[in-house]
Amino acid sequence: MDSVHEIAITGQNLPAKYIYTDSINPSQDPSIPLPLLEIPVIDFNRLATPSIGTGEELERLRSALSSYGCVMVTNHRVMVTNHGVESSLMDRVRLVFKQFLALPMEERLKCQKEADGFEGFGSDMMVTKDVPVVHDFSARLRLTTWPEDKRQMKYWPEQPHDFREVLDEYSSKLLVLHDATLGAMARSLSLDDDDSAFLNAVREGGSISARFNFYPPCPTPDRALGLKPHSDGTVITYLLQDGEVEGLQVLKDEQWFRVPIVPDALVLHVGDHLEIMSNGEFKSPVHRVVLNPERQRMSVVIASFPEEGIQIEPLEGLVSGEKPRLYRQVKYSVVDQVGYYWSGTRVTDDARI
Ligand SMILES: O=C(O)CCC(=O)C(=O)O
Ligand SMILES: [Fe+2]
Repeated sequence: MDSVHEIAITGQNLPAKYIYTDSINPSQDPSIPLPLLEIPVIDFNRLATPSIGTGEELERLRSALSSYGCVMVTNHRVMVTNHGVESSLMDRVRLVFKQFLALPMEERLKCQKEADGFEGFGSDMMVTKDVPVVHDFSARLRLTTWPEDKRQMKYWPEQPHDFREVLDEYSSKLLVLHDATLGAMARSLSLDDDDSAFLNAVREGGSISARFNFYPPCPTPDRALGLKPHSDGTVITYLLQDGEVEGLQVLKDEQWFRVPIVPDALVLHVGDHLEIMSNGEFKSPVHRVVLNPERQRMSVVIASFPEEGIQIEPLEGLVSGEKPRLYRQVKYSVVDQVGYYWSGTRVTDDARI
């Protein structure tokens, strides 16, 4: 049984496990809305087409990822380079998830996650069962999309009838964009001779998965969170936001900022493992999701992960006399990542020299 969804449907009071005893914005006046983040926009066409000023756009990318850790990739620019993720496809992705959420409980339960598993629909696995932590008021449908032979089709919804087809199309478009982005990121750090420096970490034994996040309306939004503050334990994360309901916030210079809704843009986050591989040149942003008292919200994430058990460390080309190595080698492990999340810590802190 998915308890978050049940609570939302029956409208019962929020159980104590979701409630923060202090307001989630203790140092801020809740009547004053947080400022909007002026998130840098990257022209993907320029990044991918050397003849039209790649250098300048690469520098914009580098500088945005080192100060913000996130950028927006706008749709129409992406389309020009045939990495096309059309707005109509983004709308279909949002729609099939909304339709999935509206299905009768028995139908949704067909994709239910097992208690100690990763894939499927439900609340995330907890590793530290004995430690009292506040739970997230959200549920997720998590599905591996790449490599295709790792897909666990039993968790892929059969309803709505086009769910699988839409996710297949969206994830293959995002795979192209993902690879192109990692190549551009390597070039922006002058790793010219090896465009695939970052990509290798994912392509050799790594994986890509989709997370469909669902946040029900919450009667006490100042006492609960959709997702607690975290940085992503990924290589990179692409986020398709709800087209109407805001909720994502990013921490910058110790202040929370709201991420604006730009319906046809994707938000790209640097993941912790990319921060380590880039020797801290790119920063993995801390973010959280706040809830809305009246409206539900959803988001769809496509994220890439290193191979289980692989050692992650700064790329050789990024360590020098002027730029000493900032992180030791760390072994990538899914279970460790879940542990970091629940304990509110980060692999980057553990790895820091
Ligand atoms: O829902 C969102 O906007 C953010 C989701 C997120 O941070 C995540 O899935 O890691
Ligand atoms: Fe995240």
